[in-house]
Amino acid sequence: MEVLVPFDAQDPNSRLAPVLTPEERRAFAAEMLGDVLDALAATDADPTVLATGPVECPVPVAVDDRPLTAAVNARLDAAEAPLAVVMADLALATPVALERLFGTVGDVVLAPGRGGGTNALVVRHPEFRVDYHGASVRDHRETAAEVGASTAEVDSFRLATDVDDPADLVEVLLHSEGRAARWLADAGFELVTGDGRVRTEREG
Ligand SMILES: Nc1nc2c(ncn2[C@@H]2O[C@H](COP(=O)(O)OP(=O)(O)OP(=O)(O)O)[C@@H](O)[C@H]2O)c(=O)[nH]1
Ligand SMILES: C[C@H](OP(=O)(O)O)C(=O)O
Repeated sequence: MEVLVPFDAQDPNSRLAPVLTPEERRAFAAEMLGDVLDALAATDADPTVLATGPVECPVPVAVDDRPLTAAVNARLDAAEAPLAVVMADLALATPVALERLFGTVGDVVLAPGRGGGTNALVVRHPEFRVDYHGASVRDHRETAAEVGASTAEVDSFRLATDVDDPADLVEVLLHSEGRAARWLADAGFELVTGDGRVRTEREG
């Protein structure tokens, strides 16, 4: 399956600004992209990184500096169905979780993100277009209904966990041994347990 992996190469993960410098955010985002591409490489997917600027990676890169929704919809306009979109901040993605997404029957298959986003989807209907940000999973359900597309949803912790806020770094350190997790450990992030939720602290 053809898979687009959108990637903000310029100013990724701005919500991590409280804990990472701009340069660190770019480096960490590149490691998460590496985790997603590693997982995709172990599936039948044919990935293209859809980036806002040049990126060094082992798969083809399409550069489009339009905002996320416009850039993805331009590819949907041009593509033959099916086309999947898998976000580059899914540091916990595994081949098994992705194969389950790709193998789920439906004109539009949604992998909701915690907090309302659409972390991954498969589009098999010619009229469906994306509209990211806000509660996009709700918007995508509605759009699918409007164009008469059947929908299915994939209930997956690994695909639902995107890395947006500093608290999400806990999930990466707890549930991954991949590139992003190693980058965080090398940068001095560690898990702190005690009363209340597990959190991270950075040494130094
Ligand atoms: N091609 C492209 N990808 C984008 C763009 N904005 C975000 N992305 C990517 O889309 C995915 C989901 O984006 P968000 O969750 O909004 O992440 P983000 O923009 O990096 O993070 P914030 O700045 O904290 O909102 C990530 O893989 C981003 O790298 C864009 O304008 N163009
Ligand atoms: C792009 C956006 O991601 P979020 O900001 O919800 O992580 C969405 O999935 O609509």
